[in-house]
Amino acid sequence: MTLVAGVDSSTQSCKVVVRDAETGRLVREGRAAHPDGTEVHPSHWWSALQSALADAGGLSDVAALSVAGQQHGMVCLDEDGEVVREALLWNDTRSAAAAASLTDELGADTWAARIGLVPVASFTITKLRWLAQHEPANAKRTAAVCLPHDWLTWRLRGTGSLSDLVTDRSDASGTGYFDSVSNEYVPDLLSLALGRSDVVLPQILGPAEWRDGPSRLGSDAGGRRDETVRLGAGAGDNAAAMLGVGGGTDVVVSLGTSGVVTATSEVRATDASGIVAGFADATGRYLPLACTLNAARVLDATARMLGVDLARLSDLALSAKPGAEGVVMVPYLEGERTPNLPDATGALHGLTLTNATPANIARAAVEGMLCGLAVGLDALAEQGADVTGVRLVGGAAVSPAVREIAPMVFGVPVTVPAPDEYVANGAARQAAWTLTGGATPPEWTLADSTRYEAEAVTEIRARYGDAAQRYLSR
Ligand SMILES: Nc1ncnc2c1ncn2[C@@H]1O[C@H](COP(=O)(O)OP(=O)(O)O)[C@@H](O)[C@H]1O
Ligand SMILES: O=C(CO)[C@@H](O)[C@H](O)COP(=O)(O)O
Repeated sequence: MTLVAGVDSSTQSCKVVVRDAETGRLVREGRAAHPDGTEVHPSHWWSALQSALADAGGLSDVAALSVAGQQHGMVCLDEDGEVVREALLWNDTRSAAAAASLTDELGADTWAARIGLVPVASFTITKLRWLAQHEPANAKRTAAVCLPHDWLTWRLRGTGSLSDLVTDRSDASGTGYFDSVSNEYVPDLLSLALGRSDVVLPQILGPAEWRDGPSRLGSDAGGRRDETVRLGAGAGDNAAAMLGVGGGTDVVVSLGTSGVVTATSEVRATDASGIVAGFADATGRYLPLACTLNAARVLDATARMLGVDLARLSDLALSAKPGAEGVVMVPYLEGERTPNLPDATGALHGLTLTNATPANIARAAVEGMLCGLAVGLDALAEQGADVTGVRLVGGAAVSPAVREIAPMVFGVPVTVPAPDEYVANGAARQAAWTLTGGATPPEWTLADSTRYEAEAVTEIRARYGDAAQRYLSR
């Protein structure tokens, strides 16, 4: 049996799966936590990867590996390959003013037409503008810029040479200085942000391309003792999730740290409102995507606030009536990106002496988080996606309350594949693809799904829209 590994270096943790390359059957897995915060030294991701790999039984019998990771994080390296400063993550909003000025300088229409994105604080390009303005010495020292998954792949390669940095089209498409139609970087946009474009950027590899990775020296599992592990191009976590869940024509909603609504498309989205980002996928197509900053951790925070665990939070939410008797949570606890309100905070609306109960607050948290995503579903539909059903993945998709309330808020049936590490699975499937080559990834058997159906409760979204509008009108 040939084994492949997939890594998900996400915001909160690093997960590794080792699977049978031919069938996709899970053989081993491991995980390790990442530190909190929106500014993280990449060395923490490296240590977590080492722990997660060890937890998953190591790589000595693994033929190929791909790394998927949280998108957009700015990793700056100097000419010796040293990290210049802590990486600014996708959910770090300090570059909001830089995003606004970059948007004004070219106009939202031009950004959307040229690269399919309108700058928001999440995107790497805005972080580079922030660096140039606020830390000019660090900007000057920067000789290469890459993303979290690129950096981990490069560390696994172990050459230390900046020219060995590689990435893939899906993650490059979230930088703000890559055109996923021509598949080329756009130096003038990089220069607009950083003041120069003479930095090394990772080479874009095709979906099944690979480079030599770490040595399998010491392996006693067959093969030559000097063989290396093949390293695939990797991918942004959302593109990898689509590959892992076998998205097909469904819209996928992921409830991790971020809330993501996405679909596969043959054309790049060009949404000048900025709600839908025109990313690329991990197979050569496109991945229109709407992303909120507030998903699973809204439930974490509400559970803390109510002094209960996540299982009890779910029970409480399901014990309340749809609409939570008028209690509405606008869940902008980390600021928000969709809509673009980086300085917003969360709010509870509609409290009265009778409805102020833990059950209604728990329900309002679940409904509010899902309503934030429903806005993304509408926007994806406007971009041409066929929203007739949703596939739900990510950490919070295991919550019974989330599963049962989602169809009431989204207004379409919701299918939940068996809980699994779909980002890491997608990375593993890409790794298997490096072994088979060809135009499409190997077909893997997908896990069974459970389907949830319910009448849409339109008043939930109506009340939420009214409460959220209070921010927009400020
Ligand atoms: N039973 C549950 N109910 C609700 N949320 C859950 C549950 N189990 C895990 N989560 C949440 O899922 C989140 C992690 O999901 P994950 O998709 O791994 O995130 P990320 O990829 O952003 O690191 C955590 O915030 C965690 O609290
Ligand atoms: O910024 C985005 C997508 O544009 C996020 O989806 C990040 O890619 C982080 O993902 P998670 O850690 O929440 O899975």
